[in-house]
Amino acid sequence: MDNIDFIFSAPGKAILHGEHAVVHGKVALAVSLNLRTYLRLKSNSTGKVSLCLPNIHTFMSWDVSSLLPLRPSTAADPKDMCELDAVLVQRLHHFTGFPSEMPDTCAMAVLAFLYIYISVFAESRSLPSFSLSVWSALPPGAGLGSSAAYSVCLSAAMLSLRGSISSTLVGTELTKGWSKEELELINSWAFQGERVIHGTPSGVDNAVGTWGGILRYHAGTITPLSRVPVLRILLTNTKVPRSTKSLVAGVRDKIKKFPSVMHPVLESISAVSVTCELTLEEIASDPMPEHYAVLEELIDINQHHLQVLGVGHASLDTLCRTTLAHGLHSKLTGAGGGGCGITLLRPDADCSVVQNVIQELKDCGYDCWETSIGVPGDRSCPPFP
Ligand SMILES: Nc1ncnc2c1ncn2[C@@H]1O[C@H](COP(=O)(O)OP(=O)(O)O)[C@@H](O)[C@H]1O
Ligand SMILES: C[C@@](O)(CCOP(=O)(O)O)CC(=O)O
Ligand SMILES: [Mg+2]
Repeated sequence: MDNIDFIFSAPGKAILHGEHAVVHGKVALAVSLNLRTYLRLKSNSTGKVSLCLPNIHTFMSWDVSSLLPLRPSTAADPKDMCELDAVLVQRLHHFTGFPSEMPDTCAMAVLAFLYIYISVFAESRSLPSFSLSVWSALPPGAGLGSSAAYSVCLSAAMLSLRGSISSTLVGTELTKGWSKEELELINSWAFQGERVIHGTPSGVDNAVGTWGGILRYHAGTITPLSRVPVLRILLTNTKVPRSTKSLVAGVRDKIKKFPSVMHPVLESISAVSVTCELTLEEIASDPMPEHYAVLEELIDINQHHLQVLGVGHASLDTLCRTTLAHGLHSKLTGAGGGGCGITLLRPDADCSVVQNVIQELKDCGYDCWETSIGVPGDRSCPPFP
């Protein structure tokens, strides 16, 4: 194989509305963040594949010859990937020794990599050897879509190495310039990576990681929103660890237990997403203070719904209470149970109020920073840690 050395990157995301409900076919609105995950792949002829994941302190290496027997006999058609290849997942658990029950951070990341690598090369005569490093500005496991950004990078790298998507540039970021078909292919393999990590993802996170921007996601249909205003938000990481996989499973159990109680809640969350989208369109054409009051009320309504679904947390209650004391409205973002929340700032929000809120949240032990959504992301590459 030619001497290949490339870097890919993919953004994290914030879900404005619709988390969890989107897993059950409802509408979600999500936006990419200017926090990204970066992947560097260098081909070699050592006969080994090495995986370097400094953010989660994971460094592993395998002989390519030991991975060859794990390959499925037929390659999956990425356009028809309704489910994970259960036999391959089983083989990977057996090969790595990671338990099938509640895999940890390292296990999920390694299994997602091996799954995509082995599947994408299922029909080639040999497996390529290379060293692959992934690093990120996103906190892992905090609701900002780090698993999806990781899966998108893996997918793009493996498809590019396989020659299934174009890779005309070397040593630089390739996210611009791919065709719609190539992006769909990247997205579909990233979705498989998300399945390994999440169990039953909706697909919204990998869609944002692949296409970026702000989009509506509804039952697999991705609609980019073209007329949106720039919104100022605070992102707060409560630093309470949680796993998307178990939170999504908990919501599923609750729906199963109380279907007639929970379905209307999911429906209402969907209506919140739709109403928010309409309000954003109105702000983009003729912004009025009343529009921001609507956005704030929708945030409060959705936060209560998410608590009913069982994905609230005392740390998120503290976030909402602290910001509300300053007239600012917050909700969790992503899977909840801790992790991150978003707080809407009106365009004319007083600088000193914002600084005071940030300080109070930091005093709670949280990380907190202001960002803008609806603007093109920063694509610069931070140094490898
Ligand atoms: N930079 C990274 N390096 C390696 N694995 C990562 C990285 N970022 C995320 N992951 C994988 O994604 C998992 C977190 O996914 P998840 O629970 O969905 O949280 P979120 O997507 O909200 O950050 C981690 O446990 C890890 O397996
Ligand atoms: C809860 C959910 O709606 C979003 C999960 O996002 P994150 O992994 O917490 O960043 C799950 C999904 O859409 O697959
Ligand atoms: Mg995730």
